[in-house]
Amino acid sequence: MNNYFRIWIRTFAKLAAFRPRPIVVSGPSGSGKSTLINQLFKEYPTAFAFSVSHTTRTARPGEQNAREYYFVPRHQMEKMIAQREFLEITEFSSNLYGTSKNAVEDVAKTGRICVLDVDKQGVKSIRKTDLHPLFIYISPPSYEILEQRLRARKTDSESAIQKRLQESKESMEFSKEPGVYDHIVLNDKLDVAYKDLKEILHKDIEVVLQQQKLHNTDRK
Ligand SMILES: Nc1ncnc2c1ncn2[C@@H]1O[C@H](COP(=O)(O)OP(=O)(O)OP(=O)(O)O)[C@@H](O)[C@H]1O
Repeated sequence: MNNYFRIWIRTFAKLAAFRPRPIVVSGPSGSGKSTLINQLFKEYPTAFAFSVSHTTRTARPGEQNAREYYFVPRHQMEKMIAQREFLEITEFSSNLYGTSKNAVEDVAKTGRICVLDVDKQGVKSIRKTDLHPLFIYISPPSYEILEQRLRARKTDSESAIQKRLQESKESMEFSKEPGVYDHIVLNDKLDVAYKDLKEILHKDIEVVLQQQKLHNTDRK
């Protein structure tokens, strides 16, 4: 084997083994998680990706298996749960939803940072796994402003807003527990919050973009 070929194999092996650290973004409903994540995706279209979750609910028109979700029957999902294949699971409207370890690994294999948008229970579950992501909490400036934002969003019924507000209190209390989150981003002014979030992820983004550049150069 000549030297050039050996170096090429070593570089390829390094790139193939590169797995960016996933990030968990959590916070009360209406705190601005989607808004901030969407900005990240827009500014760095190749750096981030969502994993595809599993669900027992039936696909809606236009939804495709393995794109929006892996649509699986309940008995299959229960078997996967028993085999500890999920990082976190949740039940909503009598349907199970879960993030599988494989789905997150699939994103990491592509060299992108997997973004997990989960609630307090999800954070608790993921903390018990060996995933070791970066845990980021998006905090609203106050309960009152959170309520205003939820109302202004006009996506929820009054009862849904009340439920979200109730859960937000628990979420905010939980965020104060030591060692739960690595970073707390205060989402008061959106541009400031986004700058803070980017600062936290700066090194991770840089490494991912650098690896992608290397990979692309390597393929040329
Ligand atoms: N800094 C901000 N200032 C004013 N409005 C904001 C700010 N951040 C987000 N919003 C608005 O607040 C509303 C809630 O934000 P968003 O939908 O991103 O929250 P979320 O945390 O993703 O909620 P959910 O968990 O319910 O999906 C949206 O209408 C959004 O445009």
